[in-house]
Amino acid sequence: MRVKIFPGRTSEGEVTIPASKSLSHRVLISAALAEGTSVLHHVADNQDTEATLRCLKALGAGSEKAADGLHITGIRDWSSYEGSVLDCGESGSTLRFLIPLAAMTGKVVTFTGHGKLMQRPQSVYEELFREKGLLFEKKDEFLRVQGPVPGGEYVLKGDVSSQFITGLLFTLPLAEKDSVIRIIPPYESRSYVLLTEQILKGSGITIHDEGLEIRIPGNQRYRPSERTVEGDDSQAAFFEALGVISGKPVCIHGINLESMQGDHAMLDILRKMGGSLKEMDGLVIAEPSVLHGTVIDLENCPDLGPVLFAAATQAEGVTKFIHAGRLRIKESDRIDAMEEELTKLGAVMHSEEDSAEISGKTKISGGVVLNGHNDHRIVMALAVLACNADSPVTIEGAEAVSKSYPDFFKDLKKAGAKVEQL
Ligand SMILES: O=C(O)C1=C[C@@H](OP(=O)(O)O)[C@@H](O)[C@H](O)C1
Ligand SMILES: C=C(OP(=O)(O)O)C(=O)O
Repeated sequence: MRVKIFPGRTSEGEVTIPASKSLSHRVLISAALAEGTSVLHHVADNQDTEATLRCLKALGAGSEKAADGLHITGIRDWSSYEGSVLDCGESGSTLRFLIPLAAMTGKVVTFTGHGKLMQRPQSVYEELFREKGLLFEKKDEFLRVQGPVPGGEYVLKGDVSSQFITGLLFTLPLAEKDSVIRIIPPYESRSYVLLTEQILKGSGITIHDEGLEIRIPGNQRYRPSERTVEGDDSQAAFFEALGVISGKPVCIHGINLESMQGDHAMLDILRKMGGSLKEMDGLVIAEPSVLHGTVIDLENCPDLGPVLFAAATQAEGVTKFIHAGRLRIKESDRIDAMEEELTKLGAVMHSEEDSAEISGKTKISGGVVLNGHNDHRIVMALAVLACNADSPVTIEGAEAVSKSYPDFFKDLKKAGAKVEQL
């Protein structure tokens, strides 16, 4: 799909952000592990959460859409898994959260995926599985594992992906023995581990988190629960940036102002750049602002990288991004992808392995065709910036938004942008 974004927003806009993808994965998984039926409200509906639900069903969880919410019945008998391949789509979270859990079946489990998923690093699990004498076979197209994953000590690197820690946190409470996870610093994306622990606590699971050491008592049971998923701060970030850089305010509904999501930091990062973001009664109003460069640490909010790169082109002076290396191992190399596309728009960006610098303020030159790099966050970040261009901008591969935000372009129109689907 190609979309054309026309310059200037026609009106002030108002959007309601979708449910958090990260929290939706987590509530679906903890419901599938519970003994009984959980009722979930406002679960994100996108390709990634669909992948998680599909895999949980293949492992034996029940799912039924009812008038009062999504009913998830926990897996009763792990050994009833009949060996069907678990297709994780392009979702790193689905794959990394479910590898140790699916191993609980005790049977050989085969995972597959699409896009770049099967090329994204799994070395952390590979080492842990080999150390424990468990099968871990990684090929270009699929991955095979066999458990069960025992309780005990797990020592792992903290700067590849926090998703390995989350996967172990879901699994180890079910092991017979107590466990300890020791994280080798630098420890990045800890915000996501805390989010996992928040959901585990709501399922009656006890975890003792002492930073680089996490203790997990064994033999625990997940409790079914009724939950409502809060709004997605990673998606709100696109509209927060839009309101601040593109001349007319945007009212954003659905943000939990007390959220623990790492990407809630977008509000303070934009404020640090001079942005005006007002909070009132569950509503955030992002107002046109004069931005200036600063240092932005992506350690706990890697998914904000692309949209902040876009916003930084509209800030006076230099914006420096640090702890950005993990952006290279997402759906695309998000640093290279943004550097390539922002350069087409006339912006100035330079990067190193773990950092990037953008010099602004740049007048955005339209009339170009941009590549979405099969990455939802690249497409959405470019679409936001394209609203500031001096002539229309076309984005190819815009369908990538379905990974996390199928209604993104509808909402961008609600925010006052002029968008045409070609
Ligand atoms: O746990 C999660 O929900 C996520 C963790 C982060 O990944 P890393 O831990 O690999 O940085 C983030 O980039 C991803 O989009 C979602
Ligand atoms: C990187 C992302 O997700 P995942 O790692 O789950 O594929 C993302 O949503 O930006």
